[in-house]
Amino acid sequence: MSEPILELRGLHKRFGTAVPADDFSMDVDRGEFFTMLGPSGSGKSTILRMIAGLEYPDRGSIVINGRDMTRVPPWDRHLGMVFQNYAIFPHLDVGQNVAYGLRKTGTSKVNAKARVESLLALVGLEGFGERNVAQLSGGEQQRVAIARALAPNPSILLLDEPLSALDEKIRREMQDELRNIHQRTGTTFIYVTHDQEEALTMSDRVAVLNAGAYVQCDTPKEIFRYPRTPFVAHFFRGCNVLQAEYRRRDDKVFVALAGAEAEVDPRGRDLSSGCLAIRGETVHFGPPAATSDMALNATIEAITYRGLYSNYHLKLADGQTLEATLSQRSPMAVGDTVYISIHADNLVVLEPD
Ligand SMILES: Nc1ncnc2c1ncn2[C@@H]1O[C@H](COP(=O)(O)OP(=O)(O)OP(=O)(O)O)[C@@H](O)[C@H]1O
Repeated sequence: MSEPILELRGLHKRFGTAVPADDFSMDVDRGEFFTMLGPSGSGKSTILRMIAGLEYPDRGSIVINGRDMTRVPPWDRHLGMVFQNYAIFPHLDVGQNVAYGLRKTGTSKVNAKARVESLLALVGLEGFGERNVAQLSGGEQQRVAIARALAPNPSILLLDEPLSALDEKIRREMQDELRNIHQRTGTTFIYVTHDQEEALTMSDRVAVLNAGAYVQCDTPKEIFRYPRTPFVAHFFRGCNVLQAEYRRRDDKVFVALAGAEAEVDPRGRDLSSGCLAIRGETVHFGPPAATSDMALNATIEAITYRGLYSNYHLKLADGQTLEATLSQRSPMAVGDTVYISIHADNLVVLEPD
């Protein structure tokens, strides 16, 4: 296996009472699209800024490409950075903005012109070189910022919520575009966001941060399907966190919920939280397909229409609420008692936060 391109070891940073990095360690592999996901104040930006050299840690080390960079100034780290506010120069045209990124690379004028053109093509702005940046839309301005940051061929591109100022439709297009740019350049991307969908759509791996530490670091599929703690589960829309009871019998683990019981795969997790995660779309209305499924009775308390699907707020026999999603039309109505089942693999054991 190749050595990681970035190694963070025991990073600690304090600002008064805020501790945005608390003994934070993490490796990022070469060529990876790595995302730090967390709520506001969880420390994502500070950790990114420490990688960039815009802040120094109080303790700990930052190794990039096998070299200790902890105290190296930003301009000697060979990293690119893209921020939420586009940070492009209004007095320069598009081409000049991108060429600005080449100024310290010793690129000849002829080569610079060709490089600028290929970067503009890479970000989908072919032929935009002489445009005034003030005439560009927010999404186009951000493409210019990305092209400029990639111009000197940085070993890592750091992106701090670069899409959050854009409207929903453009943001989605840019998510695909960024993933594309990442694949075509092979550059390592480290991305910061508080948007779960953005993290899941683009990343190879996602680290979920809480209070200066990461709670889980996994592939998008793994983290979405098997959140490790209630904090991570709550972060992903549509995931229910329920109080349950775990029982061990003959080397097996069973979960009891609202009078029902099913065997679960504990995935090596600590059972002491007594919390169970169930994603809304994994709730099946009707009898169980297998004897190992969990089967429950519930009452429909409310139905919320959401266009592509509806949310069913179900009250279980123990008084807890389970929110299920259903994409097809159904004759079920508020007040009905329904029989539901959940496949054992969709009963996810949560560790304590
Ligand atoms: N320069 C600073 N001076 C004082 N406190 C700071 C400074 N930078 C960050 N903090 C504090 O550190 C904590 C973490 O901030 P940080 O911006 O890293 O979090 P974040 O997860 O990126 O949040 P957001 O998504 O809101 O940017 C916050 O409580 C913040 O107020």
